[in-house]
Amino acid sequence: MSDFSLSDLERIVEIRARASTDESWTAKLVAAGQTKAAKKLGEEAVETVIAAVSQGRPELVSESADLLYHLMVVLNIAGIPLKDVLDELQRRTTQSGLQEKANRPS
Ligand SMILES: N=c1c2ncn([C@@H]3O[C@H](COP(=O)(O)OP(=O)(O)OP(=O)(O)O)[C@@H](O)[C@H]3O)c2ncn1[C@@H]1O[C@H](COP(=O)(O)O)[C@@H](O)[C@H]1O
Repeated sequence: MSDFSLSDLERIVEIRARASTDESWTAKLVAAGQTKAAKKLGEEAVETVIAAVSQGRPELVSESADLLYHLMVVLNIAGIPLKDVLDELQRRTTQSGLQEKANRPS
């Protein structure tokens, strides 16, 4: 393991979004809509924070996986390809986060 990438997960989510809601959590979330999917993403974010501050490494790994999966579902529903997010991250590599913050309009 692991040459599995977020692109692989994006593809799985794309395919499973079209599956039957009886047999796929992805399809169920997509059918429920962005409000439900985003709420679920928020829950997973909170669970990840709890794992980071008060649980162990396996819990943080597991919650992080839940978080990334649910983010991919939310992006899928919004019609935003992972590439757009990676492009934005790449654009940010030209300056440090501290520099970017200092240059924000007040
Ligand atoms: N990575 C994931 C993944 N991570 C988490 N989950 C599901 O997310 C759901 C919510 O997780 P929780 O632990 O929060 O469950 P819960 O609190 O009981 O949820 P509630 O019903 O109470 O809201 C569970 O059903 C998990 O199984 C995932 N479901 C799917 N995937 C990936 O998507 C693929 C396709 O899955 P299906 O769409 O279900 O076929 C899978 O093979 C995986 O690769």
